[in-house]
Amino acid sequence: MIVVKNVSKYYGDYAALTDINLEFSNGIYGLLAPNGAGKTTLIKMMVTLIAPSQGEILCDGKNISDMGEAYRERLGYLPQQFGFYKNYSPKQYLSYLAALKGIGKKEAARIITELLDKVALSEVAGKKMKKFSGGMIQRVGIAQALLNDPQILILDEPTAGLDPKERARFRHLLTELARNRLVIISTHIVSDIESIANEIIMVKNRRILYKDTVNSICHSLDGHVYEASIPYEQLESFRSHVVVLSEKLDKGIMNIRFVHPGDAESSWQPVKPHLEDVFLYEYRDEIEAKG
Ligand SMILES: Nc1ncnc2c1ncn2[C@@H]1O[C@H](COP(=O)(O)OP(=O)(O)OP(=O)(O)O)[C@@H](O)[C@H]1O
Repeated sequence: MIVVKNVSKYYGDYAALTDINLEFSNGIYGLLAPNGAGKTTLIKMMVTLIAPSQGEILCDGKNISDMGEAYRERLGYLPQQFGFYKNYSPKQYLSYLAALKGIGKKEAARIITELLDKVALSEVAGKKMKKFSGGMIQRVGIAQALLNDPQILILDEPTAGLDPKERARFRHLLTELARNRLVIISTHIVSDIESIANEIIMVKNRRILYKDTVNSICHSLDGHVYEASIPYEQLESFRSHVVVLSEKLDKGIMNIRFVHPGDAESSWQPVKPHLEDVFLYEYRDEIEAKG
């Protein structure tokens, strides 16, 4: 449905993304990378807020920048920060947006009732949003992105600021929404998308590192992830010859999960790689730098 073809984006001399090639059809795609990797840049190009410096983005074979409104009619977008009026209720806010989109009053009322039910906000439909939790606000955001029943739904860091329970609810909602849509979710939190995404896209050094299923991406570290327990005193020297993924100190013993591409020692326990392992391994320099 959507093809990103040889796309690069420069801000002045700075290359944010270079030679990006991607194809999307229905399902959930998780765009996973640390902050600053270019997720928002890619998303902004895909929603026509900014134009690629090179290359093109096609929807059913047509360049989206030439399609204009015809493309945007098929698109629902939740930006990283979306503007809403906190003195409005969800119903007032959505009615206002529906009017801007040219949806008739009666039709809008029907759609809004349905949407508020879908995002589990029917009970607070008439309440001012100023007392809403982050999760409730994000669900209003999803509802506004769905007003035109879009075939393509693009959500930029939709789970930022949500607590674990709200994240779980969000995942259920997205799975439901993706049954007959293309859904793209950007995040730097592995657990947001690991269980729901049909494919994960990872961006590194301005390029696509992976676009594959979780299983296939995890295969890249097959046979290289281990767990071991070592005395605390050996930690420094251990760290110098493996890539540590996680450490837990328990009664003077360090339990370590790590990556080591070479020969293993007999005391190391090989374990099945998870997506979090790949994420921590691939972005170890960025993560260390942010410390
Ligand atoms: N308008 C701009 N002008 C100059 N540089 C920019 C601009 N927008 C983004 N950048 C730079 O491009 C790179 C990618 O930014 P982008 O916002 O796409 O990353 P991201 O992965 O979405 O991170 P975040 O989650 O923090 O938004 C960053 O180094 C950023 O500083």
